[in-house]
Amino acid sequence: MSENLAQHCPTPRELDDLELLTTGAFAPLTGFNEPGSPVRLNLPEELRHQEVELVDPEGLPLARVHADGSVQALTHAQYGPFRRLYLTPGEVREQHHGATFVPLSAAVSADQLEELAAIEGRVVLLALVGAGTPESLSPVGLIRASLAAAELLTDAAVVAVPLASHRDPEIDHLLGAQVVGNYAAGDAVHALAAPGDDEVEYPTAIADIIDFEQPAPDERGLVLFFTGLSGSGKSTLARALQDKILEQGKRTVTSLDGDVVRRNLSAGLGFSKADRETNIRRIGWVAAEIARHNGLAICSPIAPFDETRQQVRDFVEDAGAEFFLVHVATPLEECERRDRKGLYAKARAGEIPEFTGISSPYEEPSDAAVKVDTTGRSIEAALDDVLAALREQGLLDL
Ligand SMILES: Nc1ncnc2c1ncn2[C@@H]1O[C@H](COP(=O)(O)OS(=O)(=O)O)[C@@H](OP(=O)(O)O)[C@H]1O
Ligand SMILES: Nc1ncnc2c1ncn2[C@@H]1O[C@H](COP(=O)(O)OP(=O)(O)O)[C@@H](O)[C@H]1O
Repeated sequence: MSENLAQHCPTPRELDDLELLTTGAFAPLTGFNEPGSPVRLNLPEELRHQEVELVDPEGLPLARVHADGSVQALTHAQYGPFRRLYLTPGEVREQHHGATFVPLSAAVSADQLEELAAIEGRVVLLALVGAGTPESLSPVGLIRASLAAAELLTDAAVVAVPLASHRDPEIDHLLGAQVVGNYAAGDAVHALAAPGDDEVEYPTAIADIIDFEQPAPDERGLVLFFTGLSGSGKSTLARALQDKILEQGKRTVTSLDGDVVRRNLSAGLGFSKADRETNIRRIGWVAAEIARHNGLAICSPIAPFDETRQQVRDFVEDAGAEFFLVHVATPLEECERRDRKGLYAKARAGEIPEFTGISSPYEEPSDAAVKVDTTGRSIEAALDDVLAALREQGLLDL
């Protein structure tokens, strides 16, 4: 870092946009936050009015961004898988001048492969792999499916293009056309015919990749997240659920219990709002990585803040997995009556500051898949509510 500029790591979507800005793929757009442009950089308030160095998730400085949003590249992007396939429009012109350019946001079907085979000369498959763009496949899955399609053609190459979705179909279409046009630079662009309503057939090699990417619902990555007050029954229910899953023997389980995590992964953190948020984000990050590999994680921290729970949901869903939130809604009076660890008495006596429910807030979730009040109920009865919801959603049949 030079001149002690403040550093900031943008979101995956912003990093994708940065790459397209600095390679000229967004031309004539060259900077963030131009009037009316959807290509935006959301800096923290304290960094908004100064020059900032943008770094990738490994801390590599990529660019400087000025207060007006203009961007000065420092180096090319190097983060993430299949980097060798990410060519700039300039590199594409050097290597593939005269080819026909075909944008892909989904796997190539058997019909589409025939369409591609009928194109004369070289075909460049532009795999649009930016955040939120690939349809029904992960970015890696789309690249693999595109490589498999290229293998089945006589003269085809794959170029990965980090075109992110801006969550508006019209805007995405316009930006996509702009980017693809910049890659083709006057050469032919061919848009594949959309598959019809009938069941789509895929070449075997591509079908295998789709199957690998899309396990059956009960084999997909899953994060079961229990939230509630201390003593509400999170750990008890999480343990009972874990036993059920292990008894059935179809899946392994990673348990991320609040107290247990605080003894290792989050050792040293306290109970301020900032520390609790860090704790929950750590749990969410680990759980999402487990789920990315189709694993199952059960988390049972208090997780009192809605915004942090939403972040965990985003981590998990961005990893292509399912997030299932259980609100263990046992009221404070009952938790305090149980006072298993004697903590409520201490909190009331002022010996524990910032105690959830007493002197620190608990924000009730409005997005729970199931809400369970354990008051006056057996553990089995409470667990049954969770099992029924899991079964209904086709996630687990225990
Ligand atoms: N100030 C304060 N507030 C709440 N809880 C406290 C506090 N100090 C210690 N404990 C004990 O720590 C457990 C909660 O840790 P978590 O990691 O689940 O909390 S949080 O999600 O980060 O808010 C919680 O365990 P559970 O009873 O299993 O929920 C308590 O035993
Ligand atoms: N239906 C129920 N479900 C879960 N826990 C219950 C239930 N009924 C009573 N309990 C008791 O409530 C306490 C909950 O403690 P725990 O599971 O450690 O809560 P938390 O992890 O939310 O702090 C345990 O002593 C448990 O035996």
